[in-house]
Amino acid sequence: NEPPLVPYRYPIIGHTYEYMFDTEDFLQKCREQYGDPFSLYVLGSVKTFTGAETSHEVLKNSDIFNFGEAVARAFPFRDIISRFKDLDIEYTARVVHEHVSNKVNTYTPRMQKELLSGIEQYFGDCKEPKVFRNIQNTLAPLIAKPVTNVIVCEEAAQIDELLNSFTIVEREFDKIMVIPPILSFIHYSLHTNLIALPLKFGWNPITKHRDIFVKHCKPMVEERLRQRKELGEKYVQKDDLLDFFITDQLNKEDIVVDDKYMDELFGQIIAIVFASISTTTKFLSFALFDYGARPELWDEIYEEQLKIHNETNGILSLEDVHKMVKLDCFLRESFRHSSDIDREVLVYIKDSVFNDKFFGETANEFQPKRHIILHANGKIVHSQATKVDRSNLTFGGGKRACPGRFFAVNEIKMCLHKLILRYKIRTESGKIDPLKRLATHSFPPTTGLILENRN
Ligand code: HEM
Repeated sequence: NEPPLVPYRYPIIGHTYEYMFDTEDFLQKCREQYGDPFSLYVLGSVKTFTGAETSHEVLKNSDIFNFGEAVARAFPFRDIISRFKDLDIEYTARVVHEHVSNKVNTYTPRMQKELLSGIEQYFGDCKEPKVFRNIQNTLAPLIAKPVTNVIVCEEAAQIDELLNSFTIVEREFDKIMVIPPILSFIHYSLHTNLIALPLKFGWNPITKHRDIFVKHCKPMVEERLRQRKELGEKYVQKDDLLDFFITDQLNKEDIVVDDKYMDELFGQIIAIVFASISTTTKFLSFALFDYGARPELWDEIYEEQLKIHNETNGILSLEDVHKMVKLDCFLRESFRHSSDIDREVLVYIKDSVFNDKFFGETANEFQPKRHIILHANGKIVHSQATKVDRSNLTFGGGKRACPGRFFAVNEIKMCLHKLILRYKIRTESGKIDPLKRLATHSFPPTTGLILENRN
């Protein structure tokens, strides 16, 4: 019952070359000739690719096809974090689901305040058209502000050194990833063990970020514990993850704010930083490029934002964000167009999100309106950007689907809303700039994006 293995010419190398350097066309050809699923021999092992027909089976059975395990096979993520805390991803997912995404309503005013101050700080007035050549770098600290406000606390989001640390910490991984995966031709674990070797000797690429975290957050933890002691029963738990983690720990045992405790707190919070900041930044960058290159969408989307802005006097609630239906459809379409080609397990994502079966003949076009559905009884509904289904794999699927997606989409929409209201946004080239591909992964273009004040 094995899926067909696409024939290859050179032993050991197998399909590695075509897969790495001609990914998109090569996978499409294999899919057309060998159906769904098919297998390739890449970097020394047979990898199966599931398409539109079979991917949901993989996502549904997340116990067998575990995303975390797949990441761990390619990258010593757990070794890096476990120096501080043994990561329990199911616990982290539950915390994000219950104490971040489920409380977006409470967080929305704070997130909005942070976004507005970030837009002022990182984009400024733009009275004259201003070109941003690496939009991802500009957006990363802007996105980090509301995230830090929620996953640490409001005070932490005002500290530039901490924000900067959360913004760049993931880049430390580049130091490990420079080693080419040659040993994987023998066995994947040889490569993973090689790149994890320095960690075994005590080196850790994120130690200096732990020191920054402790420097700023230790006094905050101590102050919160002091307030609890002083107020006793009258202490009202604050709405942020710092207070949640403190309460959770106090329910088990007393807290001594020593190195061990601060290490554990850092490990817990940095895991959420890794899951949240670069992902959200990347997809907001894609959305801005998608918007800036399509003048035919500008008026409709701007008018929706202006109407909501006028109705709310500029102070958004979660309900107002839900009213941004055109923006939401635009975002869902942007997610579709910016999706990776596959991901380790290996779901051939593009086969699903561009499939005629779901999107008809216009599958390759950028059409936000496709997500608005008119039912026979006249009712109009729209497929939300947060909805995971067979045609939207941006947030994975099944019971391990991204628990932070409600928070992320809320943040992206509010940010787009504020940016579109304040600036005219267009690509410098005046065209649709192709997104960058590195093997099967997609990244926003690094070409220019022009912002110009509307007044
Ligand atoms: C646009 C932004 C984001 C994207 C595209 C994204 C995407 C993903 C994907 C593809 C997965 C794997 C799902 C699966 O296995 O099927 C995932 C897991 C996860 N994400 Fe997100 N994510 C985003 C934002 C966030 C944010 C803001 C948070 C936290 C505040 C977060 C927290 C997590 C956690 C904790 C997991 C692990 C879930 C588990 O293994 O059960 N993500 N995310």
